[in-house]
Amino acid sequence: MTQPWPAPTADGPVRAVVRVPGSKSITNRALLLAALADGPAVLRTPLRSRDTELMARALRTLGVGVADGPAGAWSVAPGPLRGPAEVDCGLAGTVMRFVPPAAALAEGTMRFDGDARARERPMSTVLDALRALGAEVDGDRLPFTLHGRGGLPGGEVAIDASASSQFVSGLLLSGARFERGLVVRHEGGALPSLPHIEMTVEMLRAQGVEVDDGEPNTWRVAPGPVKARDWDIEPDLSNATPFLAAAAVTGGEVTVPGWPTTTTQAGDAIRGILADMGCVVERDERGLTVRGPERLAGLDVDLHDVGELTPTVAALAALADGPSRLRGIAHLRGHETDRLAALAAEVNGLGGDVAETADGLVVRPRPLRAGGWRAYADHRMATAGAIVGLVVPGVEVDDIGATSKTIPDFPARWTAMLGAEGP
Ligand SMILES: O=C(O)C1=C[C@@H](OP(=O)(O)O)[C@@H](O)[C@H](O)C1
Ligand SMILES: C=C(OP(=O)(O)O)C(=O)O
Repeated sequence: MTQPWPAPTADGPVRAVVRVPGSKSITNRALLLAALADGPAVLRTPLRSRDTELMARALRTLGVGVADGPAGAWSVAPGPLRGPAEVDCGLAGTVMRFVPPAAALAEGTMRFDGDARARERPMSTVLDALRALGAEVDGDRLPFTLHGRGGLPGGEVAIDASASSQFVSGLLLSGARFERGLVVRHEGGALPSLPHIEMTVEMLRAQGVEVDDGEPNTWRVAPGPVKARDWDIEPDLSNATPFLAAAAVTGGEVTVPGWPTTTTQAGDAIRGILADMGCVVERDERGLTVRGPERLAGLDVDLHDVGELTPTVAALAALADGPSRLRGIAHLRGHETDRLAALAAEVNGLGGDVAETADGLVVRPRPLRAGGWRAYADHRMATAGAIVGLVVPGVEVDDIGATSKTIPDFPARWTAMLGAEGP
């Protein structure tokens, strides 16, 4: 049982420069692509957290060399993938959806499992697709077993990826290594998190893979080698958002160095969201700087493309001056926890007024009081509690350790921000 974490309250406007570690989404794609590539590669400034260590471990169990290099770098030595293997996916969507298509290239029996909640996360779309592409898989969700035959015919498959963009990304990442390549068609409701699919396509192209995404909802990956290359991993922009939110809710100023000028990271959308809420947002050679307003405005926003920002945006909305509506995020019910239910329950538990809708949240700010904030093993629920605790004294997050999924040492980084001298 972990001790509840008393969220520190800011005693004035937060002024700090906060460096954030590498992007989870880029790190886990780079690891997987390095494992499938035609030569060794180095990943510099990768994220080292539970989700990425799980990816590294999964690849090692499949016979890939993933070794520590200087300053947290990873050196990856690919080789033929091989079973048998036991793969622990933890609670990482990127591990449970990206590794099985690669594992289908290996020979042997591979058993996949994960945390209790991971067994509830949507998975059957990927496994059905693999079966349609020629793989033998027992099961429809974690735990499941893949009987690898040392290769996969590949070809064309239609899937409904409205529950997660990771279904598409996972197939695309390995598609060039299937004998006939891969054509994926999405047929179903609107596809969430499109920037994440663009990230997949861009990274594949950067490794010499031919991807045609010219037709809406269709991706064609030509069969061929994945060319080895090194990566410098960008900072994780979604993980930067709680720190930027600290400036927004206290009328302070926070700078995150190294903010890329062009990126496929969904987290970049925080710039527009914070500006709409009344913050001054500037990107220059120092990085991204956010200055909080005296009063934060509510907003009406479609977060379909950037669902992983929802916990931060909901926390901001609960502390704003007027009501907000967050839309387009029904798929968040299948994330680390049902994030719509969790956000409503936790803000309301402090005296707030958050209502769930079919595809989002309506947030009517009310004065909040001290109380417990449950994390539900969800890193972003935990950081949302930290944001609220900055201005509401007496908020206690039950499991701040959940942040280790994607942010190592979050409590220390948060207190360092509060103790830091201004930019
Ligand atoms: O491909 C990725 O790296 C991710 C895709 C998104 O998943 P969904 O499409 O399931 O929301 C995002 O929310 C998740 O944090 C990371
Ligand atoms: C949805 C998320 O994670 P995962 O990669 O486990 O799906 C997230 O980080 O917000």
